[in-house]
Amino acid sequence: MVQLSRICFRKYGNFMDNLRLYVRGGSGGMGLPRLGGQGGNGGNVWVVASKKMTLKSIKDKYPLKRFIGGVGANSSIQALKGDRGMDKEILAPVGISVTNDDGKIIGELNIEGERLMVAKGGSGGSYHTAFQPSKGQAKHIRLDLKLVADLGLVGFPNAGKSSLLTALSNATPEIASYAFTTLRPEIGKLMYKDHKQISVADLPGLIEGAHLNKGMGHNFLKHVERTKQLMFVVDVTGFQLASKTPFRSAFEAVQLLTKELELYKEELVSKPALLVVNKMDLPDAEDKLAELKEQLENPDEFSDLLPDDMIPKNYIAFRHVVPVSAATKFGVEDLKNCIRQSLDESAEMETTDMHREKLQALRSSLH
Ligand SMILES: Nc1nc2c(ncn2[C@@H]2O[C@H](COP(=O)(O)OP(=O)(O)OP(=O)(O)O)[C@@H](O)[C@H]2O)c(=O)[nH]1
Repeated sequence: MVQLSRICFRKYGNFMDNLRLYVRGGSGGMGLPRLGGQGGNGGNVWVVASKKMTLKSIKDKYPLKRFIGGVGANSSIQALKGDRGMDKEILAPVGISVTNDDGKIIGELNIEGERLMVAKGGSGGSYHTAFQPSKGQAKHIRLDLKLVADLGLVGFPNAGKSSLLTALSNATPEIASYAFTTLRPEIGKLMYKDHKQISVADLPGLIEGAHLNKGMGHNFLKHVERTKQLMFVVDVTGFQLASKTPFRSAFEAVQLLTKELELYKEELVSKPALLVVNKMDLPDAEDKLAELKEQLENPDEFSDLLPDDMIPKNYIAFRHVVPVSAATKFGVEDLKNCIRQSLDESAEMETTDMHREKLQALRSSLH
């Protein structure tokens, strides 16, 4: 009888899938009543899509999260029409939606270089406004990564991701015993008794060198960016991609997957993650699981199993390590509960953070 065991770690990853910003268009410049001059308009604030950016990189670069357009120049005797204020550009990741604080959608950015105006600058003062300028629009906006699913399955080919998704959900993905079966994300829905639904994406199988765009490479990694949490799936007996490539144990598979994510975008590794150890119905699975757990508890001691350039900078502290068999459904219910727990935990943390942020903003507006 297989003993159901689970290691639980708490991990507060710093991956962000949404970010709230304050934006304000620049004020217009004063007109010049004596000569009928017109002040310059204030600069607009734009969000501009850039592949290089992540939401976290915006927060790191601009901790105050305030973006204000330039002020329009006053009209003067030398320049009756004042210069426009400078526009302010916020570089943001591709694949986001932008909403007002009340949830109304301002727009989406889906391709590199696409731009969206989020706050218009004020008008310069002119004859029609008694030469008084107006202020720019001011608001809070929210940037949200457009997610493909709550959870993304990450694993090497044949680990059993498609089988697992079928066992967990109502999806009927294509399953075959050869590598690279999964060509596009297949989304499964996990249903809970209280009607909560969690979506899981089966992403194209990763191979070593994916960060160099080998196999389904970037196609795969691009989807990983669009899930809230990760679910690593490994074959408890290890795997060998091809006769020419080395055999990899489950521990090595975990670290190689981690390294591939890290090499593509380091931030991905900070997403909350679960580890599913599949194929527990195979002979010697129990011993192999025990060995894997020992290795995961002291990964540094076992890093010499990996080629130097494939040792991750940081080992992932999985929230749950769950042994299952997608074939017999052993452990699948337990996994479903772990998934729910992990997502609920993150949602709670997000709500707390949001309240804290709003309270801070309120306090600073009172001072
Ligand atoms: N013994 C055993 N075999 C399994 C289990 N889960 C999956 N398999 C087998 O492993 C092979 C690969 O399963 P898939 O579900 O297609 O694996 P995948 O990870 O989605 O593979 P790719 O689509 O190539 O990325 C199939 O032959 C499955 O029948 C399991 O729990 N036990």
